[in-house]
Amino acid sequence: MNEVFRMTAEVMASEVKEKRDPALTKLLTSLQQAKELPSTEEELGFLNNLLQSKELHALFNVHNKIISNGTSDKFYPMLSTSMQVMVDVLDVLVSRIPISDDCKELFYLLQKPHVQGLLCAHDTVAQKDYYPHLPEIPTEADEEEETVKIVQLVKSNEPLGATIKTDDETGKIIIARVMHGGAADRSGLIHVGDEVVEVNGINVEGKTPNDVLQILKNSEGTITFKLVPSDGKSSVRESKVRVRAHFDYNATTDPYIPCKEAGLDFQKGDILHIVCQDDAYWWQARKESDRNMRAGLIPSRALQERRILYERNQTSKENGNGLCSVSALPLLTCSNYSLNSPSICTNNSKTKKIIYDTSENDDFDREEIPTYEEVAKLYPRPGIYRPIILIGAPGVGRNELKRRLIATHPEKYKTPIPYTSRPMKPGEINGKEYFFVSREKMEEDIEASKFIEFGEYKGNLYGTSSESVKALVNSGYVCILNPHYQALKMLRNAQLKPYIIYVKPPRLDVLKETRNAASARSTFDVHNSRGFTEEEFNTIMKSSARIEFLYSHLFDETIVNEDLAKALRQLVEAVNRVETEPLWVPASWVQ
Ligand SMILES: Nc1ncnc2c1ncn2[C@@H]1O[C@H](COP(=O)(O)OP(=O)(O)OP(=O)(O)O)[C@@H](O)[C@H]1O
Repeated sequence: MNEVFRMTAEVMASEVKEKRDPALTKLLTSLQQAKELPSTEEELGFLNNLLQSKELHALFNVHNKIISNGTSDKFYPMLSTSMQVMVDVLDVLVSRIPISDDCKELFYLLQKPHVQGLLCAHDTVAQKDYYPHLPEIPTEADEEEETVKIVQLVKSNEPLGATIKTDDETGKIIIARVMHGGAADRSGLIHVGDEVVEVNGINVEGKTPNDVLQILKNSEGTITFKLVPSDGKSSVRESKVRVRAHFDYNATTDPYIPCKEAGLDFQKGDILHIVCQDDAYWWQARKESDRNMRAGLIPSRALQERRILYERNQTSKENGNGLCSVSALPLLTCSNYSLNSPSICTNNSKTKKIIYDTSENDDFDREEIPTYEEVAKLYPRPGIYRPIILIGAPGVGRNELKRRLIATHPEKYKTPIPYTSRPMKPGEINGKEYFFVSREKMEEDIEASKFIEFGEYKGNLYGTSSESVKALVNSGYVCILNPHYQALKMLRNAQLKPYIIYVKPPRLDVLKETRNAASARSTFDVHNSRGFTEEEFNTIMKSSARIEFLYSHLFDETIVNEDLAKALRQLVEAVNRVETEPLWVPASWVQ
């Protein structure tokens, strides 16, 4: 029985020992040493019992818990005057330097600039001294004025995010616009239409916006505005409109922008989030990819259209031309594409080249004024793949890329079977290499716009019908097309939702070098039996420049066909992206 008690006591003792606070253990050890001191047995026994008592242990545990909880999330400064403490310590130390090396070391340590800097920073944070000190807001009311508001902002590197102008009717300075996400907008205190009465105590009556800007430029620290609130102020809700820019914009070189600093530069192809379209001429926008929350000014669609028309008129006047200057466009001298006198190009594949009348269609294209296109994200749809359109100058290598892409997954990538009016040859199967139809039927269908492209070769018609493209898409294939660029407009529709890849030639010298090195066959040669001539290389470059000029706003991506393997890799990546990622398309395709 005694043995059982002894074991239980030992277990309890070990449990207590385990949980014991290290400070208490230390005290108990010191108590052992204190036995040697002249003290009464009774006092030592009392202390020993107290230090071993469960109650004291529990109290210590509670204390420790509170301490650890209190300090785990936040650290509080012990004091906020460590600089003063340091000065006091130095005072004490100075007399002890000769008698203690430690004191000497500490004395020199505390005088080091980085130690003092650290203590100073500590005190600044402890005293929360990092907020700007705003002067008292003047309370005396001006009896002649109606309601005024005093707005104080701290000047920093960030622009204010508001513009001012002289009101046409009253001649007063008013807030013209408040940029979304800018400092003024975030303050919630400055609104469009507010009248600026004073800036930093300076009355702005009779002053021009430029004078006011000068006052702002010259002021340091805080800026105090006295404003008369506008009647119809409201916080404008942010619009959700996204657009793809079809032109480059640089605010610094724009002579019309009301405030250059507020401008947002962008490049053709950038996706812009239009946050405010209230102003007829100047929209507020952010770049979709830019995390900077402040919006900038961009020309509205109406303004940009006017500007382009103006520029076109100027150019045509200079050239002594009519409305639109053809000579402003890079000219295509290739005569390959004319319905009247077709000169057909053949190549390794059996598909015949399609013929277009470039001059006719280009006139139509010039009417378009590319500014912004509203876009939305199209999410991949399982089992339905967007057709891939390879667009580019004849001879640049679209056929080669298409062929190689299809070869990577022939069961997945397909190209539509063309139609022809030529008679079927022995051994041919209708629907394998061609669909064979009568010339009358084909002409009828061409008339009814059922063909995305068509042409004539040796008295027979050839063409690709939009139905065959749709059939491939609906059967779950990735349809790969390399139509003539004039078919783009017809193909780029909400029903097909194609992804358009522009195949661009490399620099002329590289084009020649790569094609000659690969013994490339000229697609301008009827028999496809020789290489490209100098003139044909030049034609590829000129056609490419023209296609870019007319259609680049329709391209989703550009692949430079320099090194074939690299271009194919890029093409495969693009096709995979189209299958798996949400991508921007014209908004009307998604609605
Ligand atoms: N990156 C390249 N390097 C070397 N040769 C190339 C490259 N790309 C294509 N070629 C070769 O150039 C020739 C023309 O290419 P392809 O037939 O694909 O042109 P295309 O753009 O389809 O022209 P067209 O529309 O007139 O048929 C072919 O012999 C092809 O193998």
